Amino acid sequence: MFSFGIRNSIPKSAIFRRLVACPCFLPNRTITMAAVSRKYKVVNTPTVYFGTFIHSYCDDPSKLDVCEEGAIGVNSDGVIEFVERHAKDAATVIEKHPEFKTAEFFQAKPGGTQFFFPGFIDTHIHAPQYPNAGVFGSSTLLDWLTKYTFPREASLSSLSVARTIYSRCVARTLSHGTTTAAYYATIHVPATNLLADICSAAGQRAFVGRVCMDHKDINPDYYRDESADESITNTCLCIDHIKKIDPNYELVSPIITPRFAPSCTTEALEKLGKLVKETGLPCQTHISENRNEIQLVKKLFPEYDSYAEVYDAFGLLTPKMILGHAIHLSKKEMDLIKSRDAKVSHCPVSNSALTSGGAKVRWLMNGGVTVGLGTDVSGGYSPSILEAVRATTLVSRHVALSDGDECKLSVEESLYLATRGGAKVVNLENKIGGFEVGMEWDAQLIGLELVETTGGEPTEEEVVDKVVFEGPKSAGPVDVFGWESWDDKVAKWVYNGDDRNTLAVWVQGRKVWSRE
Ligand SMILES: O=c1[nH]c(=O)c2nc[nH]c2[nH]1
Ligand SMILES: [Zn+2]
Repeated sequence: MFSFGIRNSIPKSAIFRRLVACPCFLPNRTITMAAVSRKYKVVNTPTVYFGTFIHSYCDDPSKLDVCEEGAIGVNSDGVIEFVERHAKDAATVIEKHPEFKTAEFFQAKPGGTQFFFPGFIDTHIHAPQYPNAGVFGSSTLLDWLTKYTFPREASLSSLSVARTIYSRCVARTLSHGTTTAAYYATIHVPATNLLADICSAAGQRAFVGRVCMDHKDINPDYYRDESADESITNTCLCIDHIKKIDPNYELVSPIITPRFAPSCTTEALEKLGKLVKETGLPCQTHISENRNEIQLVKKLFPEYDSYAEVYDAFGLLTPKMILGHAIHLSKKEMDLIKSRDAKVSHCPVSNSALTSGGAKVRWLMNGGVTVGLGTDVSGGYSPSILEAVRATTLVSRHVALSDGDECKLSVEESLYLATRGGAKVVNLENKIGGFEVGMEWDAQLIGLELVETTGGEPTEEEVVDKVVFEGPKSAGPVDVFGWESWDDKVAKWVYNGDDRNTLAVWVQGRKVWSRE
């Protein structure tokens, strides 16, 4: 059994915190946001984490690296300073790393049902659409935009509406273990700046994009940029704001955001391409999500052979471009995307909900394209990347029904996309997505069995009738019986788990969410 023998061996100066599975499960789950305002740099108490650590190998998506009885030391900058794979004894660990003598200790509950996992990276999410999550009826992309999405986004012209929506969205995604999110905001400068402020205060790593959409024939009169110049000027105002609150973009970064090709004039696309070049900032947009959308692009941009070529023509296909969806790409488009090292955000929940199609993720990966996962709230009905992981495996099986068994993605591969893959998509693979020395502590503590209840002694009646009902063993959504390997337990988490299993979340070493 798992034991560090910690009690007798911890140096007296160390502060020891032990996390016991939290009993606050349904229905009174509360969301608390760290109420600390950020001042460019957070200084954390150095901490040593003890327990089981599971992450994807950086170069092999097919397997998980499981480290039982490990210890990870995180310094005051939130950077991992050491990883000990066999840490039976805390005193020995501290002896080896004396700079952690005064560190806090944090031990996952022994017993094989808790583990640390890298924080999830949501590479495509529309924060202003969060109130609509689950509300899409039978619509498809273009009518969904008109009926549900543009009216909701327009409502964020009110800063108080924006405050409610963005606070809830950030708190909710954190509670699902999302430590990094690439957010689309709206056209509104004050509300977009507020989203950046909220991410900064809550401690969520974020890319915040003010949405550009100036095409008069495509966007509604009540919700669009007046001109290409307005798209650029207002984008720059948001960049300036984020530069003020986080000058080195250590936690929150601007991201240039043309909504999608049809929503922008050629003048806006040209100017946005120039802005990408001048600033070196990341960029995000949608591509090839829906067949009618692709027809619209053909009609609006007849001089280009494909959707991908439209973006390329304006200098937008760069290594810092995140392309949402990429469902119906031709081989030529995929090769172009690969040659520009642009990235793809796979959004399986949204692609299913809006009947957009099944993206051929194996084909993209085999073609050398970097892929991460996105919730695409609210085309996607769930703010959970765990749900996106689950949907990735299921959608890949639907693709396999027509294209062959090799299209199936495993639990391990899908978790890779949610962490290491996402990190590559946002060009932070040296900082986040795994547990290695030099990377930042963006992590979540997962607990599978929550409050254990035995069901108590059988009543006399039960004994007489020989019907003994043992009450639920776990208060959470996952039951562990004891025979499972770590791979089995992780698979159970992916297929049965939810945010009740997310016990604590850290970004850059700072605890930003807890069910305690
Ligand atoms: O899934 C999507 N969500 C959107 O908000 C959007 N806008 C353009 N294309 C889009 N696709
Ligand atoms: Zn989207």
